[in-house]
Amino acid sequence: MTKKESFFINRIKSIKYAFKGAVLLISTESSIKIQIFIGIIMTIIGFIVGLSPTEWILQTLTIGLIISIESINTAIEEIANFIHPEYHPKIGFIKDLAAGAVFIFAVIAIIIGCIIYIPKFF
Ligand SMILES: Nc1ncnc2c1ncn2[C@@H]1O[C@H](COP(=O)(O)OP(=O)(O)OP(=O)(O)O)[C@@H](O)[C@H]1O
Repeated sequence: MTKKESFFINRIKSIKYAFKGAVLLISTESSIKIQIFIGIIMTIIGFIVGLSPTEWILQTLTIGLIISIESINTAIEEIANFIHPEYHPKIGFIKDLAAGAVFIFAVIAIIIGCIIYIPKFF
């Protein structure tokens, strides 16, 4: 196999593993299921109120980022549980930091939602 061929095969394998990860997240993680459900509801509301292209971009980006950050948080929790299943203040600190990252973007998402939707309803 040439170097170029193995590069492409490795890239295809990476996409396959990433897809498997996305399926695992959606099928096993309740927090991800909730985020996806909220994303679908917001998309339906977006069609009802008639978002502009810019508003669609912002909303889609926000939904995607929330799900991605939540997924990374889940991965960090899994690593923490694997390397130290017992109680440890440092593990608690690491998990709190990861949860904090989700919280920060959740607040931003609510602000973006208010900026988009408040003028449409009031
Ligand atoms: N092994 C541990 N040692 C110390 N504190 C922990 C430990 N596991 C969890 N905690 C504390 O409990 C909090 C919740 O942890 P947990 O792993 O249950 O996350 P969660 O947000 O409930 O998970 P999920 O996203 O799956 O609902 C952590 O943020 C941390 O403060």
